[in-house]
Amino acid sequence: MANNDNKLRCRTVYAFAREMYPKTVKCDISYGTAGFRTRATDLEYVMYRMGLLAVLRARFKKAVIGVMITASHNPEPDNGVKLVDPMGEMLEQSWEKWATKLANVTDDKLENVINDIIKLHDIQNMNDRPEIVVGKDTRPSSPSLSKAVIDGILAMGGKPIDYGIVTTPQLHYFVACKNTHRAYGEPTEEGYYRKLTDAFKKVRGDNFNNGNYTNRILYDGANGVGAKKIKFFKEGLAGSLIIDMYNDEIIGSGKLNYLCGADFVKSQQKFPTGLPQIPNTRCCSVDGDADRLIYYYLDENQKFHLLDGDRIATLIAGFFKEVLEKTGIRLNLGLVQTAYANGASTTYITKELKIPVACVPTGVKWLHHKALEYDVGVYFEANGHGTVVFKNEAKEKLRNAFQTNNLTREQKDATSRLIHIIDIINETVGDAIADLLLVETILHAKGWDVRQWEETYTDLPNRLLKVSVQDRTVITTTDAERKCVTPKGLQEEIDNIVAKYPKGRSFVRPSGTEDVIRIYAEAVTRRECDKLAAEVAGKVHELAGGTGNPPEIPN
Ligand SMILES: CC(=O)N[C@H]1[C@@H](OP(=O)(O)O)O[C@H](CO)[C@@H](O)[C@@H]1O
Ligand SMILES: [Mg+2]
Repeated sequence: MANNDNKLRCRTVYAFAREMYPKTVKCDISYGTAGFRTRATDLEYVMYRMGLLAVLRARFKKAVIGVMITASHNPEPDNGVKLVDPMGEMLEQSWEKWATKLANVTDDKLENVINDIIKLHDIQNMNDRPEIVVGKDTRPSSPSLSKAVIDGILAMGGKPIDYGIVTTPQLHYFVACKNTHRAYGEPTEEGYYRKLTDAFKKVRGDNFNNGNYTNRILYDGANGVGAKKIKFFKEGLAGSLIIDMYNDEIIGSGKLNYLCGADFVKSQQKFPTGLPQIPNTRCCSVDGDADRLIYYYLDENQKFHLLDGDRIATLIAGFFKEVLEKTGIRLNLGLVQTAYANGASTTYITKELKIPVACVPTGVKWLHHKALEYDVGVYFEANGHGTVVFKNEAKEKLRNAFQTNNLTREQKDATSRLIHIIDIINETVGDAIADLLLVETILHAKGWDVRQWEETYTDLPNRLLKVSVQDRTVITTTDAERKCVTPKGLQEEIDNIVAKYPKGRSFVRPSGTEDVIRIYAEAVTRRECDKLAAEVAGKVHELAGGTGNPPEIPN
C-alpha cells in the first residue's frame, strides 16, 4: 500500500510539474548567497521545485523546514526563495547544490534528480507528512509564487503551514520554535512580538529616557514588510520606545526599496526619501524583508552621518564585554565580520575593545557558523545584517549562576540583565527589528545620543561599486574574498593601484545575488577613496570582460 501511495504521489509530482509548472527558462540559475533570486516572472517552476525539496529535506532531517519567498533589498519586479534549516539557520551547504540541480533540470529529468536525492540520503520515510513553514514578503509576485511552493509541498506529501506575509527573521524564528518544541518561543506572530517586547520593557524599566538618550526614533520601513510589522511592536512597546513610521506602503504610495530602505541608505550613503529632515535626530532604515538595519542622522549643516552594521556590531560587542565583566562569569566573546567591514571598525574592536575578530566570506551562513564558535558570538555585515548567538551551555551557565547565592548584588543584577537581553535578540538570523530593540537598549543603558555613539571611532571613507561583465564566474577569490585568484594578473594590478593610496584597501568579488562584480575600496579621504574604487573598477572592466562603457575615473 505504502509503495502504491508513493507511486501515485510521484505521478502527481511530475504531472503537476509538467502541466502547471513547466520549466520556462533555459539558462541556469544557482542557489547563491541568499537562495535563488531573479525576475519574479522566471521563478514559478523554481518555487514549485523548492516546495518539493523542502519536503525531502524535512523527511531527511526529521524536522520542520522553512521556505521564505523574498528578494530582500532587490527592486520590486524581482523575487527569490530560500530554505531554512531546523534551528532557523540557512540551508546546509551540501544541499545548496541539490537545490541548484533541482532548479535547473529539464522537466523530463526531474524524476531522476528526486530519486537521486532520496537514494543518496537514504530517505526511507517517504510517507511521513512533515510540516513546512512558508512565508512571503509584500511583493506583488509573492502570492502566486507562494502558491507554487505550496503546490510543490502538497504534491510531495508535506503539510504546508502558511504564515502569509512575514519578515524573513520571523520565519526563521517560527522554524526554530517548532523544532525546539516551543523552548525557543511560541511559533506565532503574537508569541514573537510578546517575547521581544516583554524582554525590552523589562530591561528598560520605568525610566524611558536616560542621560542624553531620548526614546524617540524615526523609522523607514522601505515600503515593505518591515513597515507592516513594526506596528505590532509599537503596540507591544506601549510607549517605552516611540517609533515614528515612514515609508509605510499603507500611508504613502512609495515603491518597495525605492530611494529608501537599508540597502539604499548604506550603498548610496544618502538620507532616504520620505523621512522628515530633523537635525541630530536618530533615524533608522530596514530593508525589504526586514533582516537588515542601518542607523543615520543629519547634523545641523545637513551633513549625512551613517552608523552601519560595523557600528552596530561594535556597540553590541563593547556592551556585552562590559556586562559580562560585571557578571563575573567567564564566557568568551568574539566578533565576526566580512571583508566589507570598515578598517577603522576592525582597528577599534581589536585595539580598544580588545575583542577577538574573525573575517569570513560574504553571506550570513558563514558569519553565523563562525559566531557559534564563541560562547557569545556577535556577527554583522557592514550592510546591517547580523545578530548575537549564544552557546546553549553559555545560557545555562548564566541561568545557573543566577539561581545560586554566590553572586554579589552587582553580579546578580548584571546576570539578570543579560538573561533578559538574550530574549530581545533573534538568535536564528539577523533581525532588523530585534536589532533595533537591542541597539536602543544599549544606547539607553549608556545614556548616549547618536553623536556619542558615532564618536567611538571615525570610519574610513569607503565606496562600493558594481561592474557588469559577460561572465561573473571568471572572478574567483581566496582569503575570505580579500584576494582574487582569477583572472590571472588582476590581483597584481589591484595591489599596484592600492599601493598608491595611504591606508588604501580594495578587493573585488562576484556578487551572489546580482549579475555583477562588486568593488570595495576605502582610503583616508573621500576623494582618494572614490578614485581608488574607480581605478580598480576600470581594471576589472578591462581584465574580466566588462560590458558597456568602462567606469569613469574622477580627477
Ligand atoms: C556587499 C553586500 O552587501 N553584499 C550582500 C549581498 O550579497 P552579494 O553576494 O554581495 O550580492 O546580499 C546578501 C544577501 O542579502 C548579503 O548577505 C551580502 O552582504
Ligand atoms: Mg534582507
